[in-house]
Amino acid sequence: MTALQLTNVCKSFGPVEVLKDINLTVEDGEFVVFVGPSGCGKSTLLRVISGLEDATAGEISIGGQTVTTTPPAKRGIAMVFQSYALYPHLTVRENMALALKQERQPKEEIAARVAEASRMLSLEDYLDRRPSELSGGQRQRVAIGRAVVREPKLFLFDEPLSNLDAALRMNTRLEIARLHRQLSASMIYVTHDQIEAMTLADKIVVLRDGRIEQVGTPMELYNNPANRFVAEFIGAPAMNFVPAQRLGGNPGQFIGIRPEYARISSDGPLTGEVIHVEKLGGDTNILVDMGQDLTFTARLFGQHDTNVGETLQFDFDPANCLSFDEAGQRI
Ligand SMILES: Nc1ncnc2c1ncn2[C@@H]1O[C@H](COP(=O)(O)OP(=O)(O)OP(=O)(O)O)[C@@H](O)[C@H]1O
Repeated sequence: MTALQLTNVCKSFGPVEVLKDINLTVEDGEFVVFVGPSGCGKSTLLRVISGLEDATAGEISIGGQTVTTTPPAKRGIAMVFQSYALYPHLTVRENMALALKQERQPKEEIAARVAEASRMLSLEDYLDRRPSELSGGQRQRVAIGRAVVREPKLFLFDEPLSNLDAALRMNTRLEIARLHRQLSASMIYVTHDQIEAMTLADKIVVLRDGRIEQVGTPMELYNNPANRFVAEFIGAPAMNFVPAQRLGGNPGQFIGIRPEYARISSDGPLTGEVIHVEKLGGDTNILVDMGQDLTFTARLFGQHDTNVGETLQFDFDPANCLSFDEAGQRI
């Protein structure tokens, strides 16, 4: 069964079209991540799926049932927000149990589900605390627990980790991945974070200006982007786009070279002056001004004693490069 089917979904706010003809299938158990630049419609799409916003046109079905006009509480979804949205006056246990109480589930069933979710999320020691007595990471685990106890057909996550610091983000990311494996649940996840998208997703949906640009596994998008927009958006540091003419190719076309495929070479075809060096310990990013508005980024493995102002030459393996036409489409 498909977990979610969107057919020709559109959403406008007044005269402004924010989602334009969205068609998407999420299979049962799939982890799907929405990415795209700020304002492209990721959160709006999630809110339309949840029912917090009505679609202006099109059809939404969840678990095989049409829910286009069904209120959020009856869609079989559970949503986790960036802001946690916990009730401050309730304990962790009460926060997690609330939705089940409102559904009038039997007490034993509620206790069992809260116990199971708190075990999965290592929250057993905090059940009697209030949210103000928890760290940000613990609060977000409670928010996730509150979704888990409802046993939804579909989990929706709206940038759930963006309020956490780097170490907690990583821990909580691993926990979400583990939860997904344990529950085999269908999940949709909105993020700005490349690493979250690449590591969590079975399938990434790249949105741009209210439309889907490309859908694929992380490696499909990385290795085989349909166009320059996706090639530039997926991967950090971003792909370099070198005018093909500089490399003996056709005017107007571009050669896409990922920073990690560049190599320092004394007879390489690309040359320029180092304008910035980022020493990351395991890797070194070198930014090179190659003239005519081209700043080229090379990502070299290990540590390099390169200095700003040095002139460097770079080579690359043509087999690892992509070509794009003037309109940005792959050739
Ligand atoms: N309630 C609303 N009324 C009018 N316009 C809205 C409303 N909600 C969102 N928008 C507009 O819709 C567009 C998409 O917003 P949305 O929040 O979905 O983008 P996003 O991709 O999630 O952005 P971000 O990554 O910055 O969170 C934006 O231009 C936004 O200004």
